[in-house]
Amino acid sequence: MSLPTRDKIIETRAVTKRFGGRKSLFKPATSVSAVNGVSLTIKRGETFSIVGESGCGKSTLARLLVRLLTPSDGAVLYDGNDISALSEQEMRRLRKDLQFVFQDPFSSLNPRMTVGALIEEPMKVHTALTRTERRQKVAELLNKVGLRPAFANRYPHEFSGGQRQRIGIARALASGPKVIVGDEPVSALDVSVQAQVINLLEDLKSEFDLTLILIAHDLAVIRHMSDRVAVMYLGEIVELAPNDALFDKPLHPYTQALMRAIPIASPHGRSMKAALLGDVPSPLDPPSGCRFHPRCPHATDLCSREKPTPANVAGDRTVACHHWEKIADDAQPPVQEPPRSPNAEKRFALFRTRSQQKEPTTAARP
Ligand SMILES: Nc1ncnc2c1ncn2[C@@H]1O[C@H](COP(=O)(O)OP(=O)(O)OP(=O)(O)O)[C@@H](O)[C@H]1O
Repeated sequence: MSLPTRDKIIETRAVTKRFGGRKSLFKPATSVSAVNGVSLTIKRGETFSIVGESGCGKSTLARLLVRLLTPSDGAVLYDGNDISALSEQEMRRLRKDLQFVFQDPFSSLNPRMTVGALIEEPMKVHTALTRTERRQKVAELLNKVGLRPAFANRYPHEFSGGQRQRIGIARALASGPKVIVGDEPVSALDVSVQAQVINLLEDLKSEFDLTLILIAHDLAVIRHMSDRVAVMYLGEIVELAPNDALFDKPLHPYTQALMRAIPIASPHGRSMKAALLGDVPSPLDPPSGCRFHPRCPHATDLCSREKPTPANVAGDRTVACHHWEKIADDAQPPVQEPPRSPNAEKRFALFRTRSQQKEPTTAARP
């Protein structure tokens, strides 16, 4: 996709991240390509989501996009400048623009710091605000995320999960970012609280002109929030499309299977398994050709031999499959709606209709 530079906020060029690789006396050198040659563009002001089964590289890609990880190969451009090779010191200037909201609001906040100090910290690093101005801003931000300014004097353990996630969001906003990455920002929260945090993120996105990069395993959340969606499989993007197009007519066989995905309960409350035989192969030894071919119902010899190059389907849509045209024309009914668990149904009904409601401010204490 060729966009004027001003419309692109982040761009990756064949970005790859390998982990491991150290040889020891007892084992040969092994390395995992968690992200393998991904090229994409994120548009200023959009909500860009990344989906895929556990271990497919979503978090690694998201971390590469905001330079929490350094690529092994390829480049990441922010505002047209290559940030992949910048030193930590050079990155410090840009860090205020690129913020991250973590999945687990219970472990991502330092329990020894007050909420006020937690939110003030990025301002100390990234702004020239005076102490009084910083305190004032903390109060404003708490207000923006639906918490009482008086909470600044309390500690994280005094708050519920949803409230802690609001504190994490206020902290991410404190440096005045342009991009916020939410890595499963609601999956550790109670179902009844998820919609409130999602609606909050959406409201803040438009108020602060943010670009949002979202990782979520819940397709209902993805469908509700995203402008465009990238579908990942074993470190590669197999389909990238505008939200409606993807959900109305998934073209890649993996996307189709994902739409029939089964949510899996895990200690982290996140995960899903595509409606396919077998598990995702080990990234230590990925299949030849198309990485999806061993699980693909449409695979041919060609698929095991040759890696498909992403084809530009229509406008803003790419799909990396040798047979996508045939598959698209197949008589199979398109998957119109992602299946939703009863909980997801309940939560979906809460989106927007409750956006003005705030979580009870009673924290964890009576
Ligand atoms: N620091 C690391 N060291 C070694 N391997 C890693 C590291 N981080 C990720 N990996 C491996 O890279 C692959 C992709 O991991 P990643 O966490 O990006 O996937 P994911 O799609 O976000 O998974 P999940 O949804 O379970 O979080 C996995 O095989 C994982 O084991």
